[in-house]
Amino acid sequence: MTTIPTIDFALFDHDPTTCSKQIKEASEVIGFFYLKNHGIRQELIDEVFENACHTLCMKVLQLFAIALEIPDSEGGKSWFENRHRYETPSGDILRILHYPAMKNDEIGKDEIRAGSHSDYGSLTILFQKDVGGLELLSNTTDPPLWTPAPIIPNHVLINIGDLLEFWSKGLFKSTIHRVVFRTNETSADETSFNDERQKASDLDYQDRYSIAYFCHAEDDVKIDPIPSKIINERDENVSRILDKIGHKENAKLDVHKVITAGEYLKCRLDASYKY
Ligand SMILES: O=C(O)CCC(=O)C(=O)O
Ligand SMILES: [Fe+2]
Repeated sequence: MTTIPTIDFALFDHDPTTCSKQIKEASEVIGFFYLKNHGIRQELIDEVFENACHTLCMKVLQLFAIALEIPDSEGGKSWFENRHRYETPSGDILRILHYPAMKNDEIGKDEIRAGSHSDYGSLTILFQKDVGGLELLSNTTDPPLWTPAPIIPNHVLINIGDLLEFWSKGLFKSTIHRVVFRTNETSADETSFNDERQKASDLDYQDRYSIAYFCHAEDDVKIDPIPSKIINERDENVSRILDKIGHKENAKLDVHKVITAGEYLKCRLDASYKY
């Protein structure tokens, strides 16, 4: 039986020539290798597996359940949490994003880093590093205005996704957002992307890194009404929301049928990627 080689990465500092030979050989023979003494702290790895992002989302969802006054007989503050269990299959995904640096003269006038969209799931947690550029289309003004969401040290940004907007009959807003080119001037009081772009006219745009955790309901959860008087009393026409999530292009998203979170996500992904 083939054994997968283990390479002592401490050699990287002490004897890089031997280390490079070992890595070359492993890569030529089997293409897999273990590294020991790799320098990534075990506590950090443990934290990733504990999934602090999911835990934070569950706390936020608890607060939503409290705010919506879901009766204890229906699950009370655990109502959403019970539908977003970590061990159960769902569309949850952790994505690390890198937007490469660009020279000013390589960028077209209206070019942006990530096109406008809303997120599909229940909640998104976003971590941004050093270089800003996220903007959301504020629905508190008429007409809606692109509003920067600058990096604030020691803060994470949370946004509502389309599923939660739909589920809450439009009470919670899944706001359209995009990522534009901007410099790393990310103070909280910046207001205008155009001013920013003007100021940056002779600067290049640096790499932007962000990490997004998309929290979705479990695949088998039925998106039936939330047991909340506050939601049930709303007379919001859900067809506005269904329009937004493109159900017209996707006949499978039937307004009158209770679908599961998994079916909903599949429809969205099919509509986006057309595979
Ligand atoms: O990189 C960002 O800041 C935003 C990414 C985003 O909105 C997304 O991936 O859905
Ligand atoms: Fe997004």
